[in-house]
Amino acid sequence: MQNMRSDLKKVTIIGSGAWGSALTSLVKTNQHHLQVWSRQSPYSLAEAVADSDAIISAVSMKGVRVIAETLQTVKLLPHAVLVSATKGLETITGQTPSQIWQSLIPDHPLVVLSGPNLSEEIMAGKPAATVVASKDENAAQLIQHIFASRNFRVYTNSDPVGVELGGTLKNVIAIAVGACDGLNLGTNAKSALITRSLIEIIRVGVYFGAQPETFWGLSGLGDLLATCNSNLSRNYQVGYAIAQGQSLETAIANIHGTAEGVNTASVLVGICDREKIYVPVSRYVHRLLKGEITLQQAVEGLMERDLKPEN
Ligand SMILES: NC(=O)C1=CN([C@@H]2O[C@H](COP(=O)(O)OP(=O)(O)OC[C@H]3O[C@@H](n4cnc5c(N)ncnc54)[C@H](O)[C@@H]3O)[C@@H](O)[C@H]2O)C=CC1
Ligand SMILES: O=C(CO)COP(=O)(O)O
Repeated sequence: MQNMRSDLKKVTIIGSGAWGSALTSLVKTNQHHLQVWSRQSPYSLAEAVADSDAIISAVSMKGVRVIAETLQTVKLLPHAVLVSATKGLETITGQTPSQIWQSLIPDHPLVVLSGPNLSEEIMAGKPAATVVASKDENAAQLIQHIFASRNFRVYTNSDPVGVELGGTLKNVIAIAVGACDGLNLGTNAKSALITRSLIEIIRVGVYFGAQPETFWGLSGLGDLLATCNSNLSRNYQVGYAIAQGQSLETAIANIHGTAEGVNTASVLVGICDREKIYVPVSRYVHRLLKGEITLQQAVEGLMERDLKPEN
């Protein structure tokens, strides 16, 4: 992948957890001028983003609004592009990270970065692909070139909400699939669970205004497959641990980093109750996590629903 020296940009990455660190290593590969900011940094966020061409937020969902509100008060370069790499839904508002960024900082182009990107594999230099989505094509192309390298193939897309929701909603499904594997229910069950879950992800996506076809791509089906097939996924690990008899609290305490699917399940079910969107798998995950039902009851409940056409 050619990366002309005149294209070198000043990039700031906010967040130095698992994903922020992996994104940092990708930006370093291309030798851009890089600044990383986390709450432990000895300098302010304002200093970290001064003169930045691209500001990439890789904080967990609970940090998104506070970071966006801080950046709202900071002077950014007029052309600075904001990139959201978070996969979650806000508890109170039900908003996606990009909706929060857009509402608080509307004057800057916004790009969503999402795809099948398990951070440990990226840190190990293994090949991967991702999607950068924006309503602003130039902004998406800028971010594409900042990240693209021999081991990281980056596609542009014009459906940011669809790309973002693929990454967000699959976290809930990964908990279900982790539990399915933890119970050793077999490949038929797992395939049915993943496939039917994609249909429910699309139903939610359409409500948010996403294009259904986006969910067949890397950020939808791609990320669903990656997360549901890897014990590197923290969400999968939570489901697997519950199937092994651990409490949710113990499962969360034992994983490294954030399993966004736990909170996403609760926010999602709230939205789907209000909007009457049928999401049986996510709903059973939510009830399981709340302790309302056992895993065995969740399996039975999913299998014993009324018979219906596939589509
Ligand atoms: N780890 C992975 O493989 C991937 C993770 N993601 C997404 O990226 C996001 C972050 O995930 P990880 O880095 O894995 O989690 P993590 O738990 O390792 O790191 C979270 C980061 O967010 C920061 N943070 C949280 N609240 C904050 C606040 N109020 N102010 C400032 N910083 C705050 C933490 O300090 C930490 O740096 C999640 O939404 C996750 O779904 C997306 C793709 C891959
Ligand atoms: O989003 C991810 C891979 O694309 C990471 O998944 P987990 O958050 O479940 O580890």
